[in-house]
Amino acid sequence: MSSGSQYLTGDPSAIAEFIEKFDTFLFDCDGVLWSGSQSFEGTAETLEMLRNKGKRLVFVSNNSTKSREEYKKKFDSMNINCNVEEIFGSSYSAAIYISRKLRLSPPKNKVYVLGVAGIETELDSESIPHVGGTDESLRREMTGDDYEKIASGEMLDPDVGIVLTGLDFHVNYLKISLGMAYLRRGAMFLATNIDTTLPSNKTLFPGAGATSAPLIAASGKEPLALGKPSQAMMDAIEGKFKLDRKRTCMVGDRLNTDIQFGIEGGLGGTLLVLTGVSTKEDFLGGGKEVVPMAYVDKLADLASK
Ligand SMILES: O=C(O)[C@H](O)[C@H](O)COP(=O)(O)O
Ligand SMILES: [Mg+2]
Repeated sequence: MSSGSQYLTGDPSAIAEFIEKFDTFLFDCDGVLWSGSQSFEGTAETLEMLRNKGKRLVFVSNNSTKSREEYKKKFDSMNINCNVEEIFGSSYSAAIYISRKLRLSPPKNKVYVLGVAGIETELDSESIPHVGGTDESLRREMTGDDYEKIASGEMLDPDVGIVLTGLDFHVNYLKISLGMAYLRRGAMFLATNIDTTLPSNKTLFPGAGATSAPLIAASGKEPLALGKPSQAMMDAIEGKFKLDRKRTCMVGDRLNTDIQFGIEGGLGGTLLVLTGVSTKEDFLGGGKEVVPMAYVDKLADLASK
């Protein structure tokens, strides 16, 4: 029984008709263009085919580990043509939300980061002060002295007004305890994204939602996530790229981020690619919450003759 999602693979005329509905394609990255450091076959050619048809491409990743510049290097390393201005990641989304929406008055606008360099670089690009993150002095066991200095506040920065979590490859008890202390003192809780899994090397690893889970559990608070499916991110993208939402299609591998992002954003279309997190069983057969307009086995199917 059809779920209302059109299977395009192997149907060149249906593919051509689908592509012609849109002027802009928002592309997810992990699980669509690549898996870890390995790009899927035909990715570069498919994106060039769309550019040659006059389509505009925007790369919208929830992966907070890289800044726009670092993503540009990853595209270059895979010989995938891309302009840094086309990249819009969750760390950038969080940084502009903090600087242009929240606009906390200094000095209380400092951010405690549970994440890695991509977040720090994008906060720097918006001149937002930050602590934690890749600070090597925090990558250690917690000591008795730490308990005392956290409890007394001596180890806390009085200017921290926000705790921001992302995918953190160096989570530990000390860093979670510092995040908890800031939240208990009233800091705002934000996340670049809360994807539970990271598709890489054609399997799944813990995602940002998994590395921030200990702080969510300990603090009893849920962060405001600023990556997909957040419509704050969609609004920022619309503003920057002057989108015509009805002529825009979101292409992704994950139903509860990419496809939900496109549907809730009122985009003209959504396309699921089956090379990442979500499977056909997750949206076919009726009664499913999030159903893409169409789906393909892999991105390169869009360029197949
Ligand atoms: O855990 C994460 O951060 C995400 O799984 C991952 O990085 C998603 O990246 P995207 O598929 O949005 O490019
Ligand atoms: Mg993805």
